[in-house]
Amino acid sequence: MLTVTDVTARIDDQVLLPPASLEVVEGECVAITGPNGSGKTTLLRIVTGRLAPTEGEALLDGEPVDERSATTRASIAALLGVPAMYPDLTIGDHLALVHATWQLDAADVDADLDRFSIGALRDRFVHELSSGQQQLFSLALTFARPARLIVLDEPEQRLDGHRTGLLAEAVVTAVAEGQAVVMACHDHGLVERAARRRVEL
Ligand SMILES: Nc1ncnc2c1ncn2[C@@H]1O[C@H](COP(=O)(O)OP(=O)(O)OP(=O)(O)O)[C@@H](O)[C@H]1O
Repeated sequence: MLTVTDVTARIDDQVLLPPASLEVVEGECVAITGPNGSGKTTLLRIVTGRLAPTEGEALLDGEPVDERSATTRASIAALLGVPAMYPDLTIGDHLALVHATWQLDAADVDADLDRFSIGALRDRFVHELSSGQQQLFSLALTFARPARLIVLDEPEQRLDGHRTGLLAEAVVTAVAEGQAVVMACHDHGLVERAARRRVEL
């Protein structure tokens, strides 16, 4: 599905990402690990087509990834940084918007929130959530939409042990249903539990 070959990223003389390669197929989770500043986010930006590699190539089903391509956007659900949110929509409204966009059953909004244990917060605005609850909401938005490949940048950030377990369950379920997951991760427990392979930068 995803084939990344010898990609690099540079700005002038600054190396953001030394050569990296990655292969991911349906039904597996690959963890990207490495110290702060090693290039994990940069690699994920290339994988999602948000950043063109300086060298090398990132292909999805043989075609270059490109965030402006409808095919890339339909195939990849990504959580990189904080997604754009609307101050006057509740978190349930946000999920309803995602469901309308992808023509999903609106009745499943509760299930999407419950998966990350935030169903009781459905009528809150985003600014009424704690930072960990905002992360759970961002994860709920990402997992709600259909995708063949889910890309997550440090999805465990700001989560306690129990909620990290919910995240691991969501990844394991996605993989069991045939989706592919690539996640940059500093949590060894999450990597052990959810990833089949690890690529160290
Ligand atoms: N816009 C930029 N201009 C110059 N250098 C950048 C830019 N963005 C990132 N970098 C550098 O590129 C390198 C890789 O950054 P990146 O965010 O990909 O690392 P990371 O592995 O995700 O780190 P962390 O674990 O801290 O999130 C770092 O040395 C960073 O300082």
